[in-house]
Amino acid sequence: MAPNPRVLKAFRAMKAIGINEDKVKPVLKKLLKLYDKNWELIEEENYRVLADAIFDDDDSKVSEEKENANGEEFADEAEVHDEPERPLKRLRLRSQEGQPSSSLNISNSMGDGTSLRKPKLEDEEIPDKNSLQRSPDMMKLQSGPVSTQSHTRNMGKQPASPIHFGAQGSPNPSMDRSLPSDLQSPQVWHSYKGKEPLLLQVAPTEKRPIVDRPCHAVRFKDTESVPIPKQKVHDSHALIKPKDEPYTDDFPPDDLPRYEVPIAVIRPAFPDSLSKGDNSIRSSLKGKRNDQEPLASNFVAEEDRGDSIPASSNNARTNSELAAVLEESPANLEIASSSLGEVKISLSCNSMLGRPNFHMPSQDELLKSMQEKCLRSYKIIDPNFSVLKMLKDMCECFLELATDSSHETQERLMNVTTSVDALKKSPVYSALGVGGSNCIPLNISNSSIDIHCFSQFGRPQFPGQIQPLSVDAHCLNVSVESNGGVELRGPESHQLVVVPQHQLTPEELRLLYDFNDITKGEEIVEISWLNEINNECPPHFVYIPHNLVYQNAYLRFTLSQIKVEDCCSSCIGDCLSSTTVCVCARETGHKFAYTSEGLVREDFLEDCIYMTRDPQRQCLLYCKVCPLESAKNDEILEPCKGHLKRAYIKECWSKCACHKRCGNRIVQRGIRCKLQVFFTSEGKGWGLRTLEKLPKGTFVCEYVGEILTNKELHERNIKRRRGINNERHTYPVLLDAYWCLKGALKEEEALCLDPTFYGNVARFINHRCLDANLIEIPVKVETPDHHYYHLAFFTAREVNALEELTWDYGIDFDDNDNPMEVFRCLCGSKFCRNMKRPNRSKSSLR
Ligand SMILES: C[S@@+](CC[C@H](N)C(=O)[O-])C[C@H]1O[C@@H](n2cnc3c(N)ncnc32)[C@H](O)[C@@H]1O
Repeated sequence: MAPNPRVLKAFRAMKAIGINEDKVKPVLKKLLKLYDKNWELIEEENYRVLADAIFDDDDSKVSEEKENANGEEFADEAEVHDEPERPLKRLRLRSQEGQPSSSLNISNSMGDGTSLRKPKLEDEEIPDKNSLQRSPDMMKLQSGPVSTQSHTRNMGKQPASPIHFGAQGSPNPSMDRSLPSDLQSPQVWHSYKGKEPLLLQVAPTEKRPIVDRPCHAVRFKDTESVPIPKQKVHDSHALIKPKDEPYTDDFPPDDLPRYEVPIAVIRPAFPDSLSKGDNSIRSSLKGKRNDQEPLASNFVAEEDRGDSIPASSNNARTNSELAAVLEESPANLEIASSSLGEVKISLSCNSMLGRPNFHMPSQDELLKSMQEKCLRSYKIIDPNFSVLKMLKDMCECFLELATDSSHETQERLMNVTTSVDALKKSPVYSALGVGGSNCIPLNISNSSIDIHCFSQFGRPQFPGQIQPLSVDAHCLNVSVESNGGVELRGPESHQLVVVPQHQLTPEELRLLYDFNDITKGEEIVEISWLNEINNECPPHFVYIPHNLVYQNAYLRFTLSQIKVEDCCSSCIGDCLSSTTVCVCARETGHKFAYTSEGLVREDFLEDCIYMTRDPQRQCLLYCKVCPLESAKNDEILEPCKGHLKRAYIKECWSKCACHKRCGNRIVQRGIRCKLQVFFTSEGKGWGLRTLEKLPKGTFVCEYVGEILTNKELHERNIKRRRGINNERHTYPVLLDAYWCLKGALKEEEALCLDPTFYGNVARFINHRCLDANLIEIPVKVETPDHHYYHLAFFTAREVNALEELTWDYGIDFDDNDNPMEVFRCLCGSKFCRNMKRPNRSKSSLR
């Protein structure tokens, strides 16, 4: 008899995914019997049911073997394996197969001595070696569009849970389709238990990498047997513990994962079919849950409050919960907890897939490396920082959110509808930039705004009763109390920023938003700000990474002006490694000012330091008509008081033929060190510090501001004096290194820099008399013109991490005619020029 073409087709389909006929045959037979020869069910979605059943068969055999090996005590259960197993159990196991090497599973018992009780395991769910060795094709088979389909219906709504469920995808419209129509009644559901078609699709044409799926290779087990909310069956990510599988108290052998499958899964919503249309299924499923329904379900129900079954909040926290933050590839984050306080964080990262050199690092290795990374890259400055603690904090935070605040959360949620509109009308809304889809303001009344995200692993600390409510992967944690007080935490969770207890202005809010990077992305590095002293925010200014002309200043940057002898037009690559010294080093004694490590050469640096600090070696040059004096507009023109002659650096630039990364281009490449703007404790206001150790001669930053003529600055200063006098001023600098050379300067050629309104981080560098750790060196980049140059700060000595960076403003504290505001110096230096004159008139000091 000719073979049934449907059978042949089934064989072919299975062969295409690496399953041979021998395996297919018996399973197909069973299925045909079970489905009463309803081929359509078997053929649906490219024989997915068949493929699943084959996997099940494999699993059962392995379990059977194991059980047989375990002796007779499991004999009764062995019969169970004759039945095709529940697809969901398979799914769970497969998730493990695909991901063991690429997922980090960390329980709350993270070796910190305060370990939580170990969850117990189901022996029969421990993944076996065979199941971990499926063919790549089989693994791909499991990688249908599951992760992109699930549970994201609520994206348009605010999630009720503090965890962001699902970062992408759409509602699963195939949900109904994925169930045979007769399976959609609760009764039939049970008769078909184990046959619920998975949402995974056997689609050889769409072989997404297996890690597209979130990892569920986690098992939580409570001491009690906890039934699983059946509605989760419909979620492609759902991992459901079969209700009749008993727990044991056995711990897994050391070489096996401690957790295998969560006993419950929180999902943000039912699929459409369940949440809206088909309440019968939902009700019946709900009915299958016992009173110990996990809180997870409550979240679900709360979100769908309007149109579906109300949640039962009783007993809400008696069971385990799993919240999954299923982010876009490449990483999926899952967080689970049990009523016993066990919390599990699981991060699946697919970026290592396909790397031939992949190996499993040890946990110690991983934590150490991560710790170093945090300290180095994330500017975490707490020496006691530990990754374990960070993760533990995250677990605690999760528990807190999921327990204490849940009711409050729901209540707040109810207020959102009315208050969001109010917020949208407020300038604060736009100032915060929360209008985008990422940030969800959740409670706005009496100037109270909660914005929260879980992008950081720190434990957010919120003042008063404020609890974080919504999730956004990109926003900062900003929590504004109804009294206007704000606490704000970023990725460095220990970095508490205390902000004013008054109604925040849009500027302040904007600053809060930028606390992680005061440069707003203008620099290559991020520069955070931190106030651990009081409620003050940094002053408002516009961050600019390069000087900008205000109005009348005259800068000549023409290419024709740069003569051949002023640039190295015949150099190649890195001038520093060339055997001949190029013309750009001419002005520094035919030696480059920089070393190959990018530091200022020691002898050159020393010269600069001495020229600035040592009065004996200082060389003052005097103008015939001093622009500084002229700008004073006094009746009688005072003679020039002298300008310091300084050494300067000439960097290679665009007209040079060398490489952009030539070692003689340091300042023009911008800030590279890890800096932080912080509020000083000595009363100097804001200051700048380094977060890392800086060797002597390191370029820190340039003094950037508006380029003004001297006259313009003078006019500004007059206005400033008329204004509020008790505010801290920035300290404009004169670009006067070469004034002497040409005698009288034209007004537009005498330049200075004012960083008050437009500037960079250098505007926060405080003054220190004489022994400051920074030295300013004029650096010529674009122009050989002597009137304009960059004022660059280099370390005058090795500077330790967290040390404040200071420079000597060169203030003469006795000069009452000083065009700049004089302040009472609090530099603390033993050489303080202000300290030596305690009798100085108070009126001249601020
Ligand atoms: C360039 S700004 C530095 C940043 C400033 N601390 C702030 O909070 O914005 C200069 C101002 O800082 C303050 N300042 C700088 N160095 C100081 C010192 N050694 N003692 C006291 N105040 C100082 C003075 O108010 C000065 O006008």
